[in-house]
Amino acid sequence: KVSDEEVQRLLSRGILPVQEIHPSFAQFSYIPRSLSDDNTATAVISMFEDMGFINTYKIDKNTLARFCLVVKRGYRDPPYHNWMHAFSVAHFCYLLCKNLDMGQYLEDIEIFALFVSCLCHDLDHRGTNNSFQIISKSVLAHLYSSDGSVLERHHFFQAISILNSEGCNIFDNCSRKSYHRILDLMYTIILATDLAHHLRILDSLQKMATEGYNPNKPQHHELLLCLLMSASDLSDQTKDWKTNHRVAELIYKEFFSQGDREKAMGNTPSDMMDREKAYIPDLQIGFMEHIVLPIFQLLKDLFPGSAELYGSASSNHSSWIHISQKYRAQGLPSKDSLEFLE
Ligand SMILES: Cc1nc2ccc(C(=O)NCC(C)C)cc2n2c(-c3cc(OC(C)(C)C)ccc3Cl)nnc12
Ligand SMILES: [Mg+2]
Ligand SMILES: [Zn+2]
Repeated sequence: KVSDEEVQRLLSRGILPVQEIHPSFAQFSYIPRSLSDDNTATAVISMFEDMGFINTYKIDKNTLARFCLVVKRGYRDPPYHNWMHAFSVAHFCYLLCKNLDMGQYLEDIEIFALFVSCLCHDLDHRGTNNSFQIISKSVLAHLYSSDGSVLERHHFFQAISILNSEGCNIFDNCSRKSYHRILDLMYTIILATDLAHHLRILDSLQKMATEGYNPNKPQHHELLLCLLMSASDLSDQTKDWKTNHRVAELIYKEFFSQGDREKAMGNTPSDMMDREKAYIPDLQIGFMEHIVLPIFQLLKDLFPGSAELYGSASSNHSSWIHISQKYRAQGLPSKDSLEFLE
């Protein structure tokens, strides 16, 4: 899949300091999606180096380069759930580690597992969600539907199969104990990217934020890792309006394609997946109010230094409200205005 030449080419320039990738690469305002695709593998290696993981876990450079290229190739090319999404999620995890004193909350091995999980968390995504796997009776549903979180289980097992392939196991020089700890953490973290899981732990997250984080509680470590993973998965929401708006277009392009396929199968898609029924501004307002803002509020409660992230998400929320009103004021086609009366 990935040739030795590609691996050598990736390593030929040596490991670039992050500032050479972009002067503000380590700032929350930096947009990872602005990096060109052929510089992303280099940037991943620079992040591994900058976080000290190459030294701490004795990662062989050739193995790391091959792992990064194989993971990158492990993503398909749907509008949203592609490599650029995974790269931007991993970059946000890097920002959290660089800008918030994560070491006071988590062990280094947990942060390492979180970063690797971000890179792998949507591996081989098909651009359709869990319920589509079930109704379409996909191979993945056949494999995993009895346990739920069908896609997230698949993403995890894809990561394992990459680690088990020739010259890709970046954990090769870890002790057996660390190796098992990292894989357990990756399982927990990747399964946490199922929105249903996030909604199940929301009360526990609120409780932890209210009573205050206790680094002596293993449960608090696990809850925090899930929160940081979800926040990273939603990091586009904390960037500038242009990014936020463009990402919404990508997500709904993916959702509407699924809706089209559901209609073709004789099923009725949810409104959010139905290009005839969806009113994107209101869907985004609802998603931000119910999912995004609470997550970045929790992050702000636990890490006061992350307040600007809530601020950005909140201003994007306001922009969607402004857009929604503007379109309404211009008079929507009849069906939407009826919706307006609801
Ligand atoms: C811009 C944006 N709009 C979205 C609109 C709707 C939904 C959706 O699934 N609604 C289903 C109903 C039942 C609530 C997700 C959206 N979404 C996500 C996302 C978040 C996820 O879950 C975590 C990461 C745990 C929060 C998991 C998967 C995805 Cl695609 N990422 N960006 C977006
Ligand atoms: Mg996912
Ligand atoms: Zn994702």
